[in-house]
Amino acid sequence: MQRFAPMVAIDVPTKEEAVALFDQLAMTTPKPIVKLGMELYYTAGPEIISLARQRGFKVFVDLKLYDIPNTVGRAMKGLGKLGASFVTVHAAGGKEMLQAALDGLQTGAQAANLPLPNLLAITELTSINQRIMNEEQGIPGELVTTVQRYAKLADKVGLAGVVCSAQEVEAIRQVTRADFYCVTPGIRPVGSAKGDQKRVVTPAQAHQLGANAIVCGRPITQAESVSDAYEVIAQEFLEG
Ligand SMILES: O=C(O)c1cc(=O)[nH]c(=O)n1[C@@H]1O[C@H](COP(=O)(O)O)[C@@H](O)[C@H]1O
Repeated sequence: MQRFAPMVAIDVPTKEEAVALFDQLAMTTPKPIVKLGMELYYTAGPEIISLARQRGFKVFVDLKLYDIPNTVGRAMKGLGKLGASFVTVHAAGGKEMLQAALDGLQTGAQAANLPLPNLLAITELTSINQRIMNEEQGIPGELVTTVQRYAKLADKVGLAGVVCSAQEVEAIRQVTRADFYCVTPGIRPVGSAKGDQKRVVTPAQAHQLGANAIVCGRPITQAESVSDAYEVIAQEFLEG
């Protein structure tokens, strides 16, 4: 099974703060994948992706697209030209939207002569628990069943994988192809604050549960030593 280096969520509001984190992570092993999300992208713009790539990082562009198929497809065409390694879309948008996302991404990547980024579908966010899904989203049944259904849909359309909690990886493996990626945020080393995350696991648990990759932000970016915190988490995940 393929395991990627941890994906570090660079959730900061400015280019300068992002570049400072790139510098602190530049010499760590294995080299992390940097995840650039909406907080940073909406202020720093696509230039931040070039800055990360110039420093040798693989980039996860996490904008979680969710709109009508035409809009998502056209937006994905633009994202396909940026040289990202991973891109996200919400599975809740349905089959037609996921297909438009994949087609748009492919068209953009081809036009820029770049490889197709791995398109990942968001299932249920790791900030959602059983109660919130049932009572606030109004989705009946078990949370794991919803995650499984979204994963099956993403697999059917041909996406590279899903974003889920490591708690659901085993269930997802039962309904998807063997090389389907499960990328898992909600990572909290023993003793670190959960914050808004609900479905959390430790890096070692994510390894044991079979996650292909972990996404981790605050436990790394708010640590006294960003590089040390990253390396401890990377070792725990990759070695189990
Ligand atoms: O798509 C994501 O990366 C994502 C999906 C999800 O279900 N939960 C989740 O936390 N994330 C992202 O993962 C990161 C988690 O950050 P921390 O909670 O600081 O470790 C954030 O950048 C979130 O946007």
